[in-house]
Amino acid sequence: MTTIGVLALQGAFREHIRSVEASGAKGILVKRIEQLDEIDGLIIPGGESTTIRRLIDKYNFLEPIRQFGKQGKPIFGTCAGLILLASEIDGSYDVHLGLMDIRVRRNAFGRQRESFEADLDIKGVADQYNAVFIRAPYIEGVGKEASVLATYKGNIVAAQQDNFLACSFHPELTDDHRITEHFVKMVEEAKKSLAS
Ligand SMILES: NC(=O)CC[C@H](N)C(=O)O
Repeated sequence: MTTIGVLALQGAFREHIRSVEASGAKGILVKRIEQLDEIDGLIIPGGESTTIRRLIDKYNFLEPIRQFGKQGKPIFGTCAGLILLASEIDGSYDVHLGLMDIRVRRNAFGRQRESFEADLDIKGVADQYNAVFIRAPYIEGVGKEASVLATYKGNIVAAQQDNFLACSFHPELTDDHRITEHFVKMVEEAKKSLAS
């Protein structure tokens, strides 16, 4: 069975397990680097990116997660997780994992719009997808290897680059599991091609 780990250092990790299991894969909470060997794909959840980074350093996750991604194993970053994957944050190259060629703006929707919901069309994934945004970042631009999957009012809110998927919103907070299902498919395909 395909096993997907959810990085469980801080943030909305438990809800992702529910979404992974509703999407037909096994979900496990990842708290130690050894567990990366037991999983086929990794979700980095929403929360507070600076706090998650602090804990990533405390538990020595930075290089092991980079290697996991560089081997071709899929990683899905949601909200703070998207920030952790980015190659540029708020105009700075002082980044976290830097695995995905995306330029990110934190808390990009401003104070008036701390949290909101919007219907999105996510290219090749879902139409009329009800997305929940909480102090969300958006993607100002993507490199040529990455493709834009969804925009909201002209701002990029979901993107994919090879084995990396990222979105600004919280897919684990609704019962619409279509983007998690898309990630599960990415993981199943990567698992097959890495085994052959
Ligand atoms: N819901 C979220 O994950 C918010 C992200 C948060 N604003 C950050 O910068 O990390």
